[in-house]
Amino acid sequence: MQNYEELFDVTIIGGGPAGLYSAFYSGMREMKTKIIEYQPKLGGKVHVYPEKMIWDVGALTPLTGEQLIQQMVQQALTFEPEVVVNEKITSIEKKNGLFLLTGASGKQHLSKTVILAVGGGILKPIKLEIDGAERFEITNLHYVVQSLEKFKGKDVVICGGGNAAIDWAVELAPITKSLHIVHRRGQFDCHEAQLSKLDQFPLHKHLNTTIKKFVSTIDNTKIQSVILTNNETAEETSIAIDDVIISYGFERELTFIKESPLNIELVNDHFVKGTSKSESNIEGLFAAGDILNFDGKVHLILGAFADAANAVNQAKLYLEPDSPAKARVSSHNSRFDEKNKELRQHLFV
Ligand SMILES: Cc1cc2nc3c(=O)[nH]c(=O)nc-3n(C[C@H](O)[C@H](O)[C@H](O)COP(=O)(O)OP(=O)(O)OC[C@H]3O[C@@H](n4cnc5c(N)ncnc54)[C@H](O)[C@@H]3O)c2cc1C
Repeated sequence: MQNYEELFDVTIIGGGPAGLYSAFYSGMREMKTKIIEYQPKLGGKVHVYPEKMIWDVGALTPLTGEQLIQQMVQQALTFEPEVVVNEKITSIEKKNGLFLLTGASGKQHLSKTVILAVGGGILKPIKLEIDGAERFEITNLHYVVQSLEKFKGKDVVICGGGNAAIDWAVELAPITKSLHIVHRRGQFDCHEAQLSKLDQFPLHKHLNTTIKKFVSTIDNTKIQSVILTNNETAEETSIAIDDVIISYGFERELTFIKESPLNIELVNDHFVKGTSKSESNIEGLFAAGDILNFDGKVHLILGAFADAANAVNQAKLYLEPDSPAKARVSSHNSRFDEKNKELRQHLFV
């Protein structure tokens, strides 16, 4: 069955920070652009922390994850790229010099170049291994913190000791009635600055400890208390709670890259081995953001933006070897002339 869609200059797989900035920059370089995202919404991993304050994106004063998503999406849509959501790319191959991407929907996407901006791949939270725990996921067992408000004045337990768990603990400590952090190891594995912040709050740390079981309410719909076991002493503690947050990290699914007939070179079976210009080992295939590894890589949103600009510039050179190696700065870019006129009209009335 032939169901190719039209041919694009650049197809970006992944609609997180790297993919969104690639879409904007690709428009600036006048390339016909498509962005494909597995989730129903653009924004990528930032949807995991919509209420977290983000301080370290250049020129942006602290803003929430949700605000950052809105601004990134607005910028990405500037040059009206084709946006496909709810589409999981399941294979990538090359035919007659063009990339052929196949989605789980059965649709095929044809492109002259591709930018892999898939972060860690499709994210699935690592779940708690307690029989029957999934029934509480619709009430008071959570794998992401979508809204801090929900936990205001509550007795809350967070399980996990990595950056995400401690970031959430720092945000929740000032607003919860009581906060317990349960971690199976003897120390937390997170940025020191966050740990110092945590120490300012009167919370309960349970190190070398795991959740043994849940005690449910009589109607069996909610967790009423958690039973903790100290892994060294086997001592058990029961804590009455309103909510349990599990932050054990995420499993990543990168099958379409790992199993591609293109033999995409990886590092640690996890990252695309690339260059500081965002090139992969395959001509015409570039990478940006968390998926890309090279010496000097900055694993932050700001690093994803720089990778994206490099990936787009290399894609442009691949398609048009005589084109300038870089985009002109936006103030000199004719694509903005009309838009600037409109903006100035609003500014100076
Ligand atoms: C809790 C937490 C807090 C953080 N705080 C900060 C911070 O304060 N500052 C900072 O700079 N960074 C922070 N980060 C890191 C930051 O979120 C990432 O570096 C950034 O999101 C990477 O962007 P990306 O576009 O490379 O990947 P992602 O944001 O992971 O986006 C990748 C997208 O690709 C999609 N995708 C994957 N596979 C497929 C497929 N097969 N088909 C279609 N789509 C696919 C995914 O659904 C996803 O939407 C934080 C991360 C976490 C988890």
